[in-house]
Amino acid sequence: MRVCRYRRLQGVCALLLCVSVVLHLLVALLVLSLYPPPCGPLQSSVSQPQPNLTSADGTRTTSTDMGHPVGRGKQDVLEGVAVLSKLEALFSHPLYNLHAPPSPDEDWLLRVRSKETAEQSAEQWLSDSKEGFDPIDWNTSTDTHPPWLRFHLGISRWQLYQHMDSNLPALVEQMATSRIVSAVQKTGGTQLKLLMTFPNYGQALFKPMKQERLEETNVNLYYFSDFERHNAEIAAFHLDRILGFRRVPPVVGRLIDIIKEIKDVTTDHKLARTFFNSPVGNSCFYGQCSYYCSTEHAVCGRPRALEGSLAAMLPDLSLAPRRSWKNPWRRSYSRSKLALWEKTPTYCNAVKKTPPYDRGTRLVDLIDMTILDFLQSNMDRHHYETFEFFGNSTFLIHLDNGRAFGRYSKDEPSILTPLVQCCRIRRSTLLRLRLLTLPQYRLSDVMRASLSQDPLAALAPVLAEPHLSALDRRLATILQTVQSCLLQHPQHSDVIYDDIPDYKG
Ligand SMILES: Nc1ncnc2c1ncn2[C@@H]1O[C@H](COP(=O)(O)OP(=O)(O)OP(=O)(O)O)[C@@H](O)[C@H]1O
Ligand SMILES: [Mn+2]
Repeated sequence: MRVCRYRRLQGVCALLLCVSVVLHLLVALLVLSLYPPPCGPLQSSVSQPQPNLTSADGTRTTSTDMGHPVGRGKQDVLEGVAVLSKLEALFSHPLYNLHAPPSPDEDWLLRVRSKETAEQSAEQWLSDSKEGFDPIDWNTSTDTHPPWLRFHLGISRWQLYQHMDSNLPALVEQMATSRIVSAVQKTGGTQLKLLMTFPNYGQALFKPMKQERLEETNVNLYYFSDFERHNAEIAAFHLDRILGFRRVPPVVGRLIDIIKEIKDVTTDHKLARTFFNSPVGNSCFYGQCSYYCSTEHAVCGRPRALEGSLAAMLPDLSLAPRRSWKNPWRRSYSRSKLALWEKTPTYCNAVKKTPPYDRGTRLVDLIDMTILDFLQSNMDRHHYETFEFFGNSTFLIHLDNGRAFGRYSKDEPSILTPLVQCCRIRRSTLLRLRLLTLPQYRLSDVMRASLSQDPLAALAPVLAEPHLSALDRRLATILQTVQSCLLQHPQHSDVIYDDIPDYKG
C-alpha cells in the first residue's frame, strides 16, 4: 500500500485509500495534480504512426500470437508497403495538418506538476514494491513517463491524441505485447469485458471475440440485443482516426491465453468461478453481466487462445470526471414504440434551440459522431461522454463501438437522421469525406491499410472485404445527403459550418 503524507493531498489520499482505488491511480496522482502550474504540451512528431511492430528491413512481425513472431511473405510485404503509402499520403494531406492555434493551459485535461512540487511530494510518498509490477522511476520529465501516462497527458479540449502523435505506436505496442498482471471484470455496460493491468500500471479494456468476421448480425435481433464485436472496436479506432476526429481511445487486437493471462492472474472471484472446459477441450469462461453471460454464451479459446480488443483506458474518473449526455436521437428501447425523432421531421429545430446544441460546436460534433456511426452502422449510441473539465465547449468521446460493423449487406439510413434533419456539417469534416472518395485516398483502401497494421491482421483481416466496400457505399450516401441539403438551402453557410476559414480549397 502506498502511503500519502503530503498535506495538501492528505484528504484526497485518505479517500482514495478508503475506497480502494487501484494502485495505478495513486501512481498517477504522484505525477499529476489538479491545480498544478502548467507544463508544455506533448511534442507531436512528424513521423507516421505505425501501430504495430515493424522491423528495420520492413518485415512485419507481431508478438501477439502468444509470444511467437509471425512472419509474412515477401509479396504480402510489398503489397503492405503499397497500401500503407496511401494512408501516409492521406495523413500528409493539408486537411490533416491544419494549423491549430496554440492551446492555452485550460485546453489540457491534465498537467504535470512543477518540478519543485513533484519532488517535494515524491519524497512524501512511500511505496512498497508490488509483486508483478515494474518499479516506478518517473519524474516530471515526459521522457520518463510510460505510454499510458503520456496518452493521458496528451488529451486536450478537442482531441484524445494529436495527429501523428509519436506516443501512439508505443501505447498500442504496449497494449499488444505487455505482460498482463491482472484481469478483472469491468462493471458498467451490459456485456462481458475485462479490465487488464500491465506491469507499468497501464490499463486497457478487453472485449473478447464473439462473432466470426463474415458472420452478419441476425436480422431478427433488435440492435440492443446484438453482440459486441472486438473487431468493431479495433476498426472504429482506425476509422475515427482516418476521419480526422481522434475521439476514440486507441484500440489494438491481441490474442490472449485464457488460462495464463486471465484465469491465473485474476483476483475476481466471481469471474474465476465461470471458467470451464468445453466438450472439445477448449478453455472457456462467461463472467457475470446482464447480457450473454451464461454457459450458452461463453467465450472460448482455441484451445486457450482467444482474440480480443484492448482499448486504452481514459484517466480515472476521480482525476478526470466525465459527463454522460443522452443522445437526442437515441433509439427507443421498446420493440413497438417509435422515438419522437422518428415521427417528427422538424425534430432538429427543437434540438437546435436546446442547450448545449444552441451554441458552439456541439451540434456539428454530434453530426461528426453520426457520420462515424452511419459509416460503421452503429445503432447503439444512446449516450455520449465529454470531459467535465472542458465544460460544453469540447469534443465528444466516441466510446463503445462494439455493436458497429454488424452488417455489410445492408445500410441503416435511420442512423443518418441527425444529418438529414439538421442539414449541418463541419467544413473540415465535409472536405475530408470528399477526399476519401478520391481513388488515391479511397476510404476502403486507407482503412484496409490502416487495419493491416493491427497485430490480429496477421491471422485474418480485421474487417472482411464486404465491410470495407460498405464503407465506400455509405460514404457516397453521406455526400448525397449533404448535396441535397445544399440544394434545399441556397445559403450554403446554413449547411456548412466553416471551422477552417483560413483553408482555401
Ligand atoms: N476506454 C475507456 N476508458 C475508460 N472508461 C471506459 C472506456 N471504454 C468504456 N468505458 C466505460 O465503461 C463503461 C462500459 O463500457 P462500454 O459502453 O464499452 O460497455 P458495454 O457493455 O458495451 O455498454 P452498453 O451495454 O451500455 O453499450 C462505459 O460506461 C464507459 O464509461
Ligand atoms: Mn456497447
